[in-house]
Amino acid sequence: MRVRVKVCGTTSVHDAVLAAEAGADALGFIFAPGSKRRVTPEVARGAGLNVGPVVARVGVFLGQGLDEVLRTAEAARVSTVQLHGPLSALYLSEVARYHPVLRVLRPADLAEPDALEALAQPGVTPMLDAPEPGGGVPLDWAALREVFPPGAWLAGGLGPQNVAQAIRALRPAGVDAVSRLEARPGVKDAAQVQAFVQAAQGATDPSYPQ
Ligand SMILES: O=C(O)c1ccccc1NCC(=O)[C@H](O)[C@H](O)COP(=O)(O)O
Repeated sequence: MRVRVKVCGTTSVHDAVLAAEAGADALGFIFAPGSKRRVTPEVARGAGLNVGPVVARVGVFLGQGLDEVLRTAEAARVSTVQLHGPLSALYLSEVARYHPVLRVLRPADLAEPDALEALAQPGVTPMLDAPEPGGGVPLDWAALREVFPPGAWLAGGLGPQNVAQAIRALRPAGVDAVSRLEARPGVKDAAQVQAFVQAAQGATDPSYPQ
Protein backbone atom coordinates (compact mmCIF):
# COMPACT_ATOMS: atom_id res chain seq x y z
CA MET A 1 0.00 0.00 0.00
CA ARG A 2 1.38 3.43 -0.84
CA VAL A 3 2.55 5.72 1.94
CA ARG A 4 -0.12 8.04 3.33
CA VAL A 5 0.62 11.75 3.49
CA LYS A 6 -0.53 14.11 6.24
CA VAL A 7 -0.15 17.88 5.96
CA CYS A 8 -0.38 19.35 9.45
CA GLY A 9 -1.01 22.75 10.97
CA THR A 10 -3.94 23.61 8.73
CA THR A 11 -5.42 26.98 9.76
CA SER A 12 -7.76 27.98 6.93
CA VAL A 13 -10.20 26.72 4.33
CA HIS A 14 -7.74 27.92 1.68
CA ASP A 15 -4.89 25.79 3.02
CA ALA A 16 -7.16 22.81 3.62
CA VAL A 17 -8.31 22.87 -0.01
CA LEU A 18 -4.80 23.33 -1.40
CA ALA A 19 -3.50 20.35 0.57
CA ALA A 20 -6.46 18.18 -0.42
CA GLU A 21 -6.07 19.18 -4.08
CA ALA A 22 -2.35 18.39 -3.85
CA GLY A 23 -3.34 14.84 -2.90
CA ALA A 24 -2.86 14.83 0.87
CA ASP A 25 -4.58 11.90 2.58
CA ALA A 26 -4.93 13.77 5.88
CA LEU A 27 -4.97 17.30 7.26
CA GLY A 28 -3.82 18.13 10.79
CA PHE A 29 -5.67 20.71 12.91
CA ILE A 30 -3.72 21.69 15.99
CA PHE A 31 -5.56 22.32 19.28
CA ALA A 32 -2.47 22.06 21.48
CA PRO A 33 -2.00 25.11 23.74
CA GLY A 34 0.91 27.33 22.79
CA SER A 35 1.13 26.22 19.19
CA LYS A 36 1.62 29.03 16.68
CA ARG A 37 -0.70 26.98 14.45
CA ARG A 38 -3.50 26.51 16.97
CA VAL A 39 -7.06 26.77 15.66
CA THR A 40 -10.53 26.70 17.17
CA PRO A 41 -12.82 23.72 16.65
CA GLU A 42 -15.02 25.96 14.51
CA VAL A 43 -12.18 26.82 12.12
CA ALA A 44 -11.21 23.15 11.89
CA ARG A 45 -14.82 22.11 11.26
CA GLY A 46 -15.27 24.73 8.55
CA ALA A 47 -12.04 23.78 6.81
CA GLY A 48 -12.78 20.08 7.08
CA LEU A 49 -16.18 20.53 5.45
CA ASN A 50 -14.45 21.76 2.30
CA VAL A 51 -12.26 18.74 1.56
CA GLY A 52 -14.86 16.07 0.91
CA PRO A 53 -15.47 12.70 2.58
CA VAL A 54 -12.13 10.99 1.84
CA VAL A 55 -9.47 13.26 3.35
CA ALA A 56 -8.90 12.49 7.03
CA ARG A 57 -9.14 15.38 9.48
CA VAL A 58 -6.74 14.88 12.36
CA GLY A 59 -7.16 16.78 15.63
CA VAL A 60 -3.80 17.29 17.35
CA PHE A 61 -3.60 17.44 21.17
CA LEU A 62 -0.82 17.85 23.73
CA GLY A 63 -1.25 17.65 27.51
CA GLN A 64 -5.02 18.16 27.43
CA GLY A 65 -7.59 16.34 29.52
CA LEU A 66 -9.72 13.52 28.20
CA ASP A 67 -12.94 15.53 28.33
CA GLU A 68 -11.38 18.45 26.45
CA VAL A 69 -9.99 16.13 23.78
CA LEU A 70 -13.31 14.36 23.20
CA ARG A 71 -15.39 17.57 23.25
CA THR A 72 -12.99 19.37 20.91
CA ALA A 73 -12.81 16.40 18.54
CA GLU A 74 -16.60 16.29 18.40
CA ALA A 75 -17.01 20.03 17.85
CA ALA A 76 -14.32 20.05 15.15
CA ARG A 77 -15.76 16.93 13.47
CA VAL A 78 -12.31 15.39 13.21
CA SER A 79 -12.00 11.82 11.96
CA THR A 80 -8.80 10.99 13.86
CA VAL A 81 -7.13 12.13 17.08
CA GLN A 82 -3.38 12.65 17.39
CA LEU A 83 -2.03 12.55 20.93
CA HIS A 84 1.31 13.95 22.05
CA GLY A 85 2.92 13.85 25.46
CA PRO A 86 2.70 11.56 28.48
CA LEU A 87 -0.63 9.84 29.01
CA SER A 88 -1.96 6.68 30.62
CA ALA A 89 -2.97 3.49 28.82
CA LEU A 90 -6.51 4.09 30.15
CA TYR A 91 -6.62 7.58 28.64
CA LEU A 92 -5.41 6.19 25.32
CA SER A 93 -7.97 3.37 25.33
CA GLU A 94 -10.78 5.80 26.20
CA VAL A 95 -9.97 8.07 23.25
CA ALA A 96 -9.60 5.02 20.99
CA ARG A 97 -13.18 4.03 21.87
CA TYR A 98 -14.38 7.07 19.90
CA HIS A 99 -11.70 7.86 17.30
CA PRO A 100 -8.79 6.25 15.49
CA VAL A 101 -5.64 7.47 17.26
CA LEU A 102 -2.23 8.54 16.02
CA ARG A 103 -0.15 8.11 19.19
CA VAL A 104 3.01 10.18 18.92
CA LEU A 105 6.19 8.72 20.36
CA ARG A 106 9.68 10.16 20.61
CA PRO A 107 12.57 7.88 19.63
CA ALA A 108 13.52 7.51 23.32
CA ASP A 109 10.03 6.14 24.05
CA LEU A 110 10.78 3.08 21.94
CA ALA A 111 13.04 1.87 24.76
CA GLU A 112 10.06 1.97 27.19
CA PRO A 113 8.19 -1.39 27.13
CA ASP A 114 5.02 0.10 28.61
CA ALA A 115 4.91 2.79 25.89
CA LEU A 116 4.86 0.13 23.19
CA GLU A 117 2.46 -2.06 25.17
CA ALA A 118 -0.08 0.76 25.29
CA LEU A 119 -0.01 0.86 21.51
CA ALA A 120 -1.04 -2.78 21.21
CA GLN A 121 -4.74 -2.05 20.96
CA PRO A 122 -7.06 -1.74 17.97
CA GLY A 123 -7.35 1.70 16.45
CA VAL A 124 -4.03 3.03 17.74
CA THR A 125 -1.22 3.78 15.26
CA PRO A 126 2.20 4.98 16.43
CA MET A 127 3.84 8.01 14.87
CA LEU A 128 7.53 8.78 15.55
CA ASP A 129 8.22 12.48 15.94
CA ALA A 130 10.88 14.75 17.39
CA PRO A 131 10.75 15.65 21.10
CA GLU A 132 9.58 19.14 20.16
CA PRO A 133 6.66 18.68 17.74
CA GLY A 134 6.33 21.21 14.96
CA GLY A 135 9.99 22.14 15.20
CA GLY A 136 11.19 21.05 11.78
CA VAL A 137 13.92 18.80 13.22
CA PRO A 138 14.54 15.48 11.41
CA LEU A 139 14.99 12.23 13.34
CA ASP A 140 18.03 9.97 12.98
CA TRP A 141 16.49 7.58 10.50
CA ALA A 142 19.51 5.23 10.43
CA ALA A 143 19.38 4.87 14.22
CA LEU A 144 15.66 4.07 14.01
CA ARG A 145 15.99 1.41 11.33
CA GLU A 146 16.11 -1.55 13.75
CA VAL A 147 13.41 -0.30 16.14
CA PHE A 148 10.88 1.48 13.92
CA PRO A 149 7.51 -0.17 14.69
CA PRO A 150 5.83 -1.88 11.72
CA GLY A 151 2.94 0.22 10.44
CA ALA A 152 4.16 3.36 12.20
CA TRP A 153 4.01 6.83 10.73
CA LEU A 154 6.95 9.23 10.60
CA ALA A 155 7.21 12.95 11.31
CA GLY A 156 9.97 15.35 12.20
CA GLY A 157 11.61 17.81 9.82
CA LEU A 158 10.19 16.20 6.68
CA GLY A 159 9.85 18.18 3.48
CA PRO A 160 10.03 17.83 -0.30
CA GLN A 161 13.82 17.48 -0.25
CA ASN A 162 14.14 14.62 2.25
CA VAL A 163 10.83 12.74 2.48
CA ALA A 164 11.69 10.17 -0.22
CA GLN A 165 14.97 9.38 1.55
CA ALA A 166 13.12 8.98 4.88
CA ILE A 167 10.54 6.68 3.26
CA ARG A 168 13.23 4.51 1.70
CA ALA A 169 15.06 4.35 5.04
CA LEU A 170 12.12 3.40 7.29
CA ARG A 171 9.17 2.43 5.07
CA PRO A 172 6.62 4.26 7.25
CA ALA A 173 2.92 3.69 6.64
CA GLY A 174 2.49 7.47 6.60
CA VAL A 175 4.46 10.69 6.71
CA ASP A 176 3.59 14.00 8.29
CA ALA A 177 5.02 17.50 8.12
CA VAL A 178 4.33 21.14 8.77
CA SER A 179 7.38 23.45 9.19
CA ARG A 180 8.94 22.88 5.79
CA LEU A 181 5.60 23.29 4.05
CA GLU A 182 4.91 26.83 5.25
CA ALA A 183 5.47 30.32 3.84
CA ARG A 184 5.26 31.43 7.49
CA PRO A 185 3.95 29.73 10.63
CA GLY A 186 0.35 28.73 10.07
CA VAL A 187 0.32 29.62 6.37
CA LYS A 188 1.13 26.99 3.76
CA ASP A 189 3.36 27.41 0.71
CA ALA A 190 1.37 25.75 -2.05
CA ALA A 191 4.44 24.73 -4.06
CA GLN A 192 6.05 23.12 -1.03
CA VAL A 193 2.88 21.23 -0.16
CA GLN A 194 2.50 19.95 -3.72
CA ALA A 195 6.17 18.97 -3.92
CA PHE A 196 5.99 17.18 -0.56
CA VAL A 197 2.98 15.07 -1.54
CA GLN A 198 4.48 14.22 -4.94
CA ALA A 199 7.87 13.30 -3.47
CA ALA A 200 6.27 11.12 -0.79
CA GLN A 201 3.91 9.31 -3.15
CA GLY A 202 6.62 8.95 -5.77
CA ALA A 203 9.00 7.39 -3.27
CA THR A 204 6.94 4.22 -3.10
CA ASP A 205 6.19 4.07 -6.83
CA PRO A 206 8.56 1.55 -8.51
CA SER A 207 8.81 3.83 -11.54
CA TYR A 208 9.97 6.73 -9.35
CA PRO A 209 13.70 7.51 -9.87
CA GLN A 210 15.39 6.30 -6.65
O1 LIG B 1 3.16 22.03 14.82
C1 LIG B 1 2.92 22.47 15.94
O2 LIG B 1 2.91 23.72 16.20
C2 LIG B 1 2.59 21.53 17.08
C3 LIG B 1 2.51 22.04 18.39
C4 LIG B 1 2.19 21.18 19.43
C5 LIG B 1 1.92 19.83 19.19
C6 LIG B 1 1.99 19.31 17.89
C7 LIG B 1 2.34 20.16 16.83
N1 LIG B 1 2.46 19.67 15.54
C8 LIG B 1 2.16 18.28 15.31
C9 LIG B 1 2.51 17.68 14.03
O3 LIG B 1 1.94 16.64 13.70
C10 LIG B 1 3.67 18.18 13.19
O4 LIG B 1 3.32 18.04 11.83
C11 LIG B 1 4.88 17.29 13.48
O5 LIG B 1 5.29 17.54 14.81
C12 LIG B 1 6.02 17.55 12.51
O6 LIG B 1 6.40 18.91 12.57
P1 LIG B 1 7.63 19.42 11.64
O7 LIG B 1 8.88 18.69 12.14
O8 LIG B 1 7.68 20.89 11.87
O9 LIG B 1 7.31 19.05 10.21
